[in-house]
Amino acid sequence: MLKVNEISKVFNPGTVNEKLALDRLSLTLNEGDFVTVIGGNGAGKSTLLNAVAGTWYVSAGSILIDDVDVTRMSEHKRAKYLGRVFQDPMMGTAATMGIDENLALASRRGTMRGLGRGITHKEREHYKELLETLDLGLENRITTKVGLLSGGQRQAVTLLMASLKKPKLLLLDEHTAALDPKTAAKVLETTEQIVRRDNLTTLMITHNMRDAIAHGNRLIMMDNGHIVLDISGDEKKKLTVDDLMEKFAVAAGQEFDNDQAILG
Ligand SMILES: Nc1ncnc2c1ncn2[C@@H]1O[C@H](COP(=O)(O)OP(=O)(O)OP(=O)(O)O)[C@@H](O)[C@H]1O
Repeated sequence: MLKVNEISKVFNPGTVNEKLALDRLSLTLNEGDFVTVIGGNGAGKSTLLNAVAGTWYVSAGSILIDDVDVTRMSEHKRAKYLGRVFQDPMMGTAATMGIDENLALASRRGTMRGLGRGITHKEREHYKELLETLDLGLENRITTKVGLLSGGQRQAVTLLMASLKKPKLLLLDEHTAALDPKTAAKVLETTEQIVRRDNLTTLMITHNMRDAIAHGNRLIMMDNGHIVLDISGDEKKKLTVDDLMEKFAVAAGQEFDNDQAILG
């Protein structure tokens, strides 16, 4: 599904600020893999997601999505394969538009059809059904402007939008980090539900080790532009935070230094 072959990313090459953020990193995801990504500050987690999304081109290596080489494909063109949710609840939705209009825009992505001719009754019914699965009561408020929703409600709507067209790959970049713990847990539950329902291949960055362990079928841990741990199957199911720190120390040759991730 996703094949990342020996990609490197150098920021500010040839300057004093030169930074090798990804160092010949390879990663293959199978269809339906739900991978949690964890690592210290500056490990390269967001850079990996940005490389896959095409925010800029990688300095070396190649990226294939479903056997299509997207290495030199623009971010705009690549978007048709991807669903994305960022940390900031303000980013994924249009605040001045209704929930229904936001969902309609997402469902018309990649087509010539705009909102000009309105939203059909059938579409509205479909959106209501989708919103019902969130269990937030939003199905009764579908014309409410998204700007009036809470951060958690907005992230839940963004998740629906990102998954509406069943993307080849869902990229979640700490999408619950800005939410209070209770709301974060609810949005994670919704994530799990959507990913499972549509068998979406997913990369989810989290700063929280417990969440990284509790969700998905596979966990990767990054350090210094490398993947230092890749744990799946029964080994992942049995994993504890202590195991993870111990394995990280062995693999990276240093203690994991991020209290927020350990205690969160
Ligand atoms: N656009 C950029 N320009 C210059 N340097 C960058 C850029 N983006 C990332 N970096 C650098 O690349 C390294 C990896 O950053 P990245 O954001 O991928 O880390 P991360 O693992 O997501 O960390 P965090 O948990 O702190 O978000 C860092 O040293 C960062 O400063």
